Amino acid sequence: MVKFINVSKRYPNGVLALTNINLTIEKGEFVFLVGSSGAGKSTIVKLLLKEIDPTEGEIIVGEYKLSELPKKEIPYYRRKIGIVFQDFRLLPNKTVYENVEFAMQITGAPAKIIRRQVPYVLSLVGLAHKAKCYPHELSGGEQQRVALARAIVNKPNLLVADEPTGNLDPDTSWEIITLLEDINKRGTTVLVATHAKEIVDSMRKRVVAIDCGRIVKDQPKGVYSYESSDNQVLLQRWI
Ligand SMILES: Nc1ncnc2c1ncn2[C@@H]1O[C@H](COP(=O)(O)OP(=O)(O)OP(=O)(O)O)[C@@H](O)[C@H]1O
Repeated sequence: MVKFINVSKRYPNGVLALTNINLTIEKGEFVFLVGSSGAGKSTIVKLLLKEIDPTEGEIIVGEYKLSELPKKEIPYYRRKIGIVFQDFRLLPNKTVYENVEFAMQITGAPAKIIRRQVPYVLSLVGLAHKAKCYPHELSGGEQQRVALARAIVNKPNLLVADEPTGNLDPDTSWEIITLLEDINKRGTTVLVATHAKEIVDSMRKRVVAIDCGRIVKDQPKGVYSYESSDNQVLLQRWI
């Protein structure tokens, strides 16, 4: 589904954000991308969306080899990826329904399909009753659920979430992560860049850790950091 092959990224100001990243994410996987601030997580997300290009290496997403993707096809490519950000990025002058509807309209979906699909995804995220509200009338968690509905309405094969719980309290964060897990169980590949240590540690999904632009850990049922797994071992010995 996603392949980074020997990918390095140096920004124009000389900062080397990623060094020789090799990463394969199979169809249907749920992957946490963790690392401290400045480690390179957002750079990976931007590369995936082809907002920026690697300095070296190749990125393959589904049938797309990103280095060979013509500029005019980039918007079509991006529409095939669901994306969720920390700050929700909803259109403030459109209702919940219209925000999700708009994401379908720009793909040219027929009105009949839109009328069926928008209520369906709003019910999946538990927001059917808020369809007529505007973003400012919603809580942060509700806004993020609208963003999730919008991200999945076009049935993407890949959903990328960059710090999706960064602006949310712990309970609401859990609601969003549980929804991401549900979406994954329905077949969508999910990549979540996050600092949310407690969530990562209890989900026991694949964890790819990045530090100073390099992959330093890739565990199938991982935890946020080496320290916490060491601590768990120590704790078990202690008990
Ligand atoms: N547009 C840019 N120009 C120059 N340097 C950049 C740019 N964007 C990011 N960087 C640098 O690249 C490195 C990786 O940044 P990145 O945003 O990918 O980190 P991150 O892991 O997403 O951090 P955070 O968790 O704080 O969002 C950092 O050293 C950062 O300062």
